[in-house]
Amino acid sequence: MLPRHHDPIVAVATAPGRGAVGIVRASGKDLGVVIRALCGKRLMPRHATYLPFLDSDGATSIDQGIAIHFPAPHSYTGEEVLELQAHGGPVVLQLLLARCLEAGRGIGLRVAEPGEFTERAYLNDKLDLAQAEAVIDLIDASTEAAARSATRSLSGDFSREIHTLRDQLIHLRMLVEATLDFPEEEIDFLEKADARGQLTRITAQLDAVLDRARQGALLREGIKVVIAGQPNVGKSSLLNALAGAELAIVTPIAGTTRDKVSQTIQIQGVPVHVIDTAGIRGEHAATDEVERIGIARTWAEIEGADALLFLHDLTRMGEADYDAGEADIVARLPAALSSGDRLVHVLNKSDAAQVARAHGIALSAKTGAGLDELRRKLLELAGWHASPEGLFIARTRHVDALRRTREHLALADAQATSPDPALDILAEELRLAQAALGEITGEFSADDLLGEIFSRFCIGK
Ligand SMILES: Nc1nc2c(c(=O)[nH]1)N(C=O)[C@@H](CNc1ccc(C(=O)N[C@@H](CCC(=O)O)C(=O)O)cc1)CN2
Ligand SMILES: Nc1nc2c(ncn2[C@@H]2O[C@H](COP(=O)(O)OP(=O)(O)OP(=O)(O)O)[C@@H](O)[C@H]2O)c(=O)[nH]1
Ligand SMILES: [Mg+2]
Repeated sequence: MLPRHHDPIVAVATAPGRGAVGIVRASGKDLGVVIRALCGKRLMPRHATYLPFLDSDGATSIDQGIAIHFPAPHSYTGEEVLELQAHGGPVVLQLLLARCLEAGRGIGLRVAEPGEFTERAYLNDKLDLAQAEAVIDLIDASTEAAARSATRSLSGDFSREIHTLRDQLIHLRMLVEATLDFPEEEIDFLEKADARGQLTRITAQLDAVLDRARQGALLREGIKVVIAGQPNVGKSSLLNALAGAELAIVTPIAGTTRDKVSQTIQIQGVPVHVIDTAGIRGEHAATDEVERIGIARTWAEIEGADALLFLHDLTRMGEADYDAGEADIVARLPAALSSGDRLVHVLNKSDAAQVARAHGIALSAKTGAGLDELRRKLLELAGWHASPEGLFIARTRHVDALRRTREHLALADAQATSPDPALDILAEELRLAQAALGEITGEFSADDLLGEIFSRFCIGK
């Protein structure tokens, strides 16, 4: 452990601002001095005691509240923990925090960094890395489905699946390593133990976990969808229709939207970050400076989109000007978009025109007709095929680790199925597969990764 992991720490654990109740929480060794100073007496372990929180003079109280002492190791962090549950005013909480720091000067008490309580829980084996990540994912969850799957990951569902895979891998590795030690029997031994069968079963299970992790990562991260097209085709109207609120200004004037307007909506619990952009028209047509900058931003948004909704106006198709404008946009679309399946043609204003063109989704931002089909299309494009029940939250980091595990298993399988298998390579690939898997729960993790993960937490968590 790094030296800083030995300092006792303290922070306000509740959200900034005013609230009914606010908590100051300390964790570390030798909190007795802080308890005596603020509570004036010893506290019964893990019992809520109502008492005055004492100021430096030992007589006046800062507040009256509930104190709880969790002796190590039975606490959130696994260290000794003191909780002061006070009235939830920012000033009273700052006074309590300052008083704790003063009383704890002798033991080196300092203010906690973001995520440091949870980092300690991880370092003291109260949570593994995937569970610690689920803590912040639960706090950050923006949809019910995301919150429920974060709770599932926090309670260890995801980690258990990873451990099951790991245990099977270890079993297989032992078999292969043992065979390496008795080269004369090698092929025979592997065959008897059905090493290949084991490898196939592990791979199939890994694929299932990988699929669920991808869905979980989608629930956490969502997708970025950009609405773009010529001016006046109804982009802002579509954003408003999807969001169910008048977010962006809609007028019959071409060039109404100057800057992007973003809103996160949810479709079946999947967060969808929708971005409405300034209408694109050719260099010659965009006369003013503001509009030109707006259009440049539109193109920048298109570059980073998971999906592009290219919006067309059914009432204007066939007009020479309009068709020329469409051709301009098509010519400038990034190749990756126009060739892939991330581009969706949306034909708007179906309420006011005949729908002639077949390819694309016809809808009316005005009446809402066709919106459900668009929502379905977006989920399909995102790769969403699960129902949120039974999912666990996951991150890109987890999906990457599972993918690398998968690659090593494939390389191991290539040896296992070869007529002349190189057992040392087989053994090495299995070792690498286990190491990649171990990154998820933090069995094999570098310090900089931990710093990166915990620094994203809020203070006091
Ligand atoms: N007041 C308060 N509420 C809170 C927290 C907290 O720290 N304080 N939590 C913080 O995020 C969450 C709860 N997490 C906790 C996790 C473990 C333990 C704990 O005491 N664990 C002991 C005993 C377990 C047991 O009795 O089964 C242990 O692990 O040994 C407490 C809270 C949510 N609510
Ligand atoms: N009939 C009909 N009119 C629509 C529909 N959607 C939008 N409109 C109208 O089309 C006009 C332009 O709508 P906006 O949503 O502002 O279009 P935009 O693409 O955001 O325009 P810019 O921001 O200028 O690029 C408005 O008068 C809308 O009322 C639709 O589905 N049907
Ligand atoms: Mg607009």
